[in-house]
Amino acid sequence: MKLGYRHIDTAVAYFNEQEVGKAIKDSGIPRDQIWVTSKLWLQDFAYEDAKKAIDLSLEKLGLDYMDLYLIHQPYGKVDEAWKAMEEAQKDGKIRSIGVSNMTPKIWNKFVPNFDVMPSVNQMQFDPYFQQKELRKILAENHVALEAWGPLGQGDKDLFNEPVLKNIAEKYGKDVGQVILRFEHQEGIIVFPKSVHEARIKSNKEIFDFELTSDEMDSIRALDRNGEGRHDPDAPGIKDQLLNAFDVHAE
Ligand SMILES: NC(=O)C1=CN([C@@H]2O[C@H](COP(=O)(O)OP(=O)(O)OC[C@H]3O[C@@H](n4cnc5c(N)ncnc54)[C@H](OP(=O)(O)O)[C@@H]3O)[C@@H](O)[C@H]2O)C=CC1
Ligand SMILES: O=C(O)C(=O)[C@@H](O)[C@H](O)C(=O)CO
Repeated sequence: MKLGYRHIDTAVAYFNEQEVGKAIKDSGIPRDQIWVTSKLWLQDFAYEDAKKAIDLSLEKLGLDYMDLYLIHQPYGKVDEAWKAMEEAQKDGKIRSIGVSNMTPKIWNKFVPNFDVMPSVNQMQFDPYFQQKELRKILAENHVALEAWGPLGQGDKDLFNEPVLKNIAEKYGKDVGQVILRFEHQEGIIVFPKSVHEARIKSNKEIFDFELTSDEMDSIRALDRNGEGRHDPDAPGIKDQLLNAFDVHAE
């Protein structure tokens, strides 16, 4: 936060809400200048469980409200979880409610039943996975796309991509900055992750150059339509995720 970041993306399944809350408090930055997102995990989607989980997230974060709260993985009792989130929003516990990992197929299964339209869908997105079909649906519904994995989670092929390297050289930038600038110009919300101070710093230095429309088109042409990326429609995915993250084991 001392390097200027104000957008925090956490989740029950990251097991770090308490530490995030402490960092926010210790930073001394006014609450209204920080954006805090957390996410409800699969085990807590039943209506009463979801209500308790929202209160527990607030308690762990040490906050009166969260800016954004998401259905982390869209399987099972999504409708019940959403109802609890709509109510928490009415009660002022959450400013905006949204979803994550909703492909067009999953979106069409659940969202038509919601009373409140999600404000965002947080999806994997990078130059190799540009979510073209999903983005049409989101645009029609005025829903923002947040990118998880905006740097392709460090994908080496992506960082060695000649198109990106040539653009980076032209502007005296690195490939990470070109990717993030591309996403920003596409209107996508990004929050890249790094544990290295130099990268944390460079990843936010993207506001002093602008890609031309030809450069934007050349990056758009890199799309591989999900190849090698996480597939939320894959059979058995719910059980895999439940096995990977047991949020009640703490
Ligand atoms: N809703 C969901 O299901 C999901 C949400 N998320 C959220 O999205 C956030 C970002 O996504 P994440 O999965 O971390 O992926 P990112 O695309 O942000 O990539 C992070 C990886 O890229 C490396 N990296 C960062 N900056 C650079 C750079 N400038 N040059 C080269 N490599 C770099 C990092 O390594 P190093 O740290 O060593 O620098 C790390 O290995 C997460 O922190 C999480 O909050 C993530 C996954 C799923
Ligand atoms: O990191 C996250 O937020 C997740 O939800 C992960 O489970 C992620 O979706 C994943 O591991 C996909 O392979």
